[in-house]
Amino acid sequence: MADDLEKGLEGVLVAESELSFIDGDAGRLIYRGYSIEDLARGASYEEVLYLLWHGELPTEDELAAFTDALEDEREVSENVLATMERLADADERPMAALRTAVSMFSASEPEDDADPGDLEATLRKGRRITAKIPTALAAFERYRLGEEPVEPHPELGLAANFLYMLTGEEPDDVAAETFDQALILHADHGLNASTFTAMVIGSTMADIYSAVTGGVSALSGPLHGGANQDVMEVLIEIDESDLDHREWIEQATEEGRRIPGFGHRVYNVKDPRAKILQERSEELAEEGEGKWYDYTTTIERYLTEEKGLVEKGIAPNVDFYSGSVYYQLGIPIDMYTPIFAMSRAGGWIAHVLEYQEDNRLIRPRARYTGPSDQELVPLEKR
Ligand SMILES: CC(=O)SCCNC(=O)CCNC(=O)[C@H](O)C(C)(C)COP(=O)(O)OP(=O)(O)OC[C@H]1O[C@@H](n2cnc3c(N)ncnc32)[C@H](O)[C@@H]1OP(=O)(O)O
Ligand SMILES: O=C([O-])CC(=O)C(=O)O
Repeated sequence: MADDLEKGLEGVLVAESELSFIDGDAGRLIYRGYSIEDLARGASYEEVLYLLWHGELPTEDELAAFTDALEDEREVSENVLATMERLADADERPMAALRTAVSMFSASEPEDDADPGDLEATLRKGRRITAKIPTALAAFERYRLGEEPVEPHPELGLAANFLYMLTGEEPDDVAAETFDQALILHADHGLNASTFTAMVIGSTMADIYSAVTGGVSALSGPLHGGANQDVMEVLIEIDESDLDHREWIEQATEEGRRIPGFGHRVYNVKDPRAKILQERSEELAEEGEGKWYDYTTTIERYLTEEKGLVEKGIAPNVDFYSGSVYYQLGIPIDMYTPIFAMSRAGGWIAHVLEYQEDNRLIRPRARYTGPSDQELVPLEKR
């Protein structure tokens, strides 16, 4: 048994997967062989979900049936709505509300009795979770605003329907397409921390609700999905600062601040998803406020070209440009990480299913560094 310690499991191979591949030196990402650029420009989030879950892109008929099945599962129970309302009243964070909602969805699961090894049933459960997440999240936001939830729109796809349920207004084409693209870009990414969390839970043959709840929990941290919210908070800090954005980043670097949205365990160059989101951010800036795009590009240029971070393998990751895209779409800042989860649920479910097809309990070990041969002193004598 090898005794090498790989802190953070860096580079440790633990599974085989056909789902996504990352070339961290070339800045390339594929889902089942399709480049992320082609998928973002030529497919919808529903097509990508189908690809991840069923192994190939759907035909028109398959997509229509799949979309209908997702639409049929959008409603959430009265209990979930009541809980969203109570959590909104209690000023809970949306990511925590989502964690609670996913866990609660199982209470109305019609196939609750299915055998854990029945992967077809797991896939249907996963579809229900994916369809319901936007509804629960949007309801939470409506309650926070003191408004009633908006019923799902039967004519709109998952991305546009989420924006509709959030605001009560049908999004324009630019907003709907940009948001759909953002969902595609976030759907899967190898064995990132939240996917691995979901897989570990799935490897015990626990149900998919538990696995997705665990995925949401792992994604929430600032080293992972939580960074997209942190990036926008940094941009707002710059905006409110007396310094101009160039001076701000110089000072932040001198103070040794770690800038969110930079650095990645796998990429040594700019994340290909960040490039696509940067393009979207630039387009939105041309129509609206240009300053957010200016701030991000100034930070990127300063850190990469002047501070040479790229030479150290530290470049913008997916979270660096998503924040300013969502901000320009009018989405509340603390919804950014839940939106990431809304998309990544598709990847978590795909990985759990793939792993369970040839399941083996995930159980690594730690090198014990504690004392040995301790003598137990009775409580009253300690
Ligand atoms: C969707 C996602 O999860 S993408 C990642 C989202 N998270 C962020 O953007 C948060 C900011 N980034 C980070 O904290 C890290 O880059 C992580 C957590 C993403 C990757 O972490 P790891 O692979 O463990 O790298 P680690 O934290 O050990 O950093 C390696 C080196 O890069 C430096 N580094 C990493 N990220 C940054 C950053 N954002 N700014 C400045 N320096 C950085 C570290 O200081 C360290 O330098 P050193 O070797 O001189 O000490
Ligand atoms: O792959 C990772 O470690 C983090 C990431 O970019 C993602 O999950 O999308």
